[in-house]
Amino acid sequence: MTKKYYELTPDERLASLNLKQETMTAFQENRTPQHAQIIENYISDFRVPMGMLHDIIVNGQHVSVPMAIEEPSVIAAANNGAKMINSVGGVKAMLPKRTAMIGQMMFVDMPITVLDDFVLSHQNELLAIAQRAKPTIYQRGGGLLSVTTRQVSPTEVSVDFIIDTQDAMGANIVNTILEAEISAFSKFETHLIGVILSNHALEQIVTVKVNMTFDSVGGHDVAQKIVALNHFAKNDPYRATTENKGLFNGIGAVVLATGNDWRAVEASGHAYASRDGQYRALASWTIQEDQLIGELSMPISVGTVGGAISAMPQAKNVLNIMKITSADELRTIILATGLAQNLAALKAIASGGIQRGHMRMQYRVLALQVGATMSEVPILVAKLNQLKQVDTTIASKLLSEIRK
Ligand SMILES: CC(C)(COP(=O)([O-])OP(=O)([O-])OC[C@H]1O[C@@H](n2cnc3c(N)ncnc32)[C@H](O)[C@@H]1OP(=O)([O-])[O-])[C@@H](O)C(=O)NCCC(=O)NCCSC(=O)C[C@@](C)(O)CC(=O)[O-]
Ligand SMILES: NC(=O)C1=CN([C@@H]2O[C@H](COP(=O)(O)OP(=O)(O)OC[C@H]3O[C@@H](n4cnc5c(N)ncnc54)[C@H](O)[C@@H]3O)[C@@H](O)[C@H]2O)C=CC1
Repeated sequence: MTKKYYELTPDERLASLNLKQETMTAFQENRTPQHAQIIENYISDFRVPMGMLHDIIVNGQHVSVPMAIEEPSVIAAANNGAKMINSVGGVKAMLPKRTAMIGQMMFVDMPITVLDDFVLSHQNELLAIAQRAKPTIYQRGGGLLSVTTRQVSPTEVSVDFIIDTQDAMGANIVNTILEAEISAFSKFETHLIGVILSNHALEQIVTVKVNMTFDSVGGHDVAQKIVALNHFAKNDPYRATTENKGLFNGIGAVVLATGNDWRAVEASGHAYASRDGQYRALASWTIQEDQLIGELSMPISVGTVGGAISAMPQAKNVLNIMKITSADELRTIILATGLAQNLAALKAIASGGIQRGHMRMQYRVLALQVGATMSEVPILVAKLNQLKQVDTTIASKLLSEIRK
């Protein structure tokens, strides 16, 4: 009997693609046995470069932060932003008393009052069901904290379950509890359309704050321009999208390096950026007296255990480098990296433009694009650095000259 595609081995899947032997070998050499167990139809790993934000001070602690990203200049910028931030003592990070995830039970064509009464009168039963569904999370100090109702539209109501998932990101924990809770709502069965966690993680909002001196960012004029740029991004969704993309350069790179779900973090961040109905900058830069104050608040849904984190050897190594002891600590470091990234980008735009620094870092990629070998890359980059105008034609021509 022929095997289904998902029953094939990674080599059998590759063989079915009629690849050149060298391509086949490249895929085969890029495998991690554990990774074949994490996703479906595995063929190989896709590697992303990882570099270091070598020092950022968060709540007085020096942290080294691995970042996984494909874009040149991001890690240089994170280090640049952190250098400025460290010069004034680093960021102060603040967490809610208890971070938690939200799970939704979604009802249609039912008055909220009926669900309200039901939830209020069945609190003990709902708590007991959660405890039976996921006893291990209770043993670790987490579990269902509260259940509330929320009118979504005239005909739709969400029953929200607030669940402390401790050091796990918690999507599976929440979904397991929610699915168990359905039994308690059986008399409303025909109105219940589904249960699922929400990535609008309003119970996981972290804040980082820094008080910069004007000198630390290159003077009063630069500080004023940073504030003006950020103000523009608070009002203009076009600019806000770009400024937030810059933040996510840093945030996404740490989330990825730690084996966390970057789609969840991005979705919650962008939803939070639109919380008053317009998409705005997530960070805020203001001048107060003789200081430039930077502040960034957003939900960070990550874990240090669970999901694929414990199964991915690299993610575990990254968490060890960071000496992370809890998901809350990881949240603060991710957000601090985002603020450093944002500061570096705004400073570059405010003082001479992004291309100067960004393109200098891009030259290494350009050298590879035009076919430079590893030993030719630094020679070609040094020559490109001396030019005002650079493109692939110029880089190719210079490479030919080097080879003469
Ligand atoms: C590129 C720099 C850092 C140059 O910065 P610079 O001031 O021209 O160079 P520098 O040599 O004076 O370096 C300053 C510091 O940057 C770091 N640094 C410097 N070079 C390196 C390197 N090779 N490797 C690692 N770190 C590096 C390092 O910390 C260094 O301090 P030092 O250690 O020398 O005392 C600066 O121009 C910068 O921060 N630019 C911002 C670049 C950026 O944001 N890139 C992301 C891509 S653009 C984007 O996607 C988003 C954006 C920008 O559109 C968002 C928005 O619009 O808001
Ligand atoms: N919409 C979304 O964001 C969705 C995301 N996911 C995925 O769910 C995964 C994350 O789910 P989780 O529930 O976090 O993982 P998980 O299903 O692996 O659960 C975490 C496990 O770790 C154990 N654990 C050990 N030490 C712990 C500690 N200190 N604190 C808390 N738990 C501890 C818990 O008992 C639990 O069994 C990710 O892979 C994510 O991509 C899944 C469905 C939807």
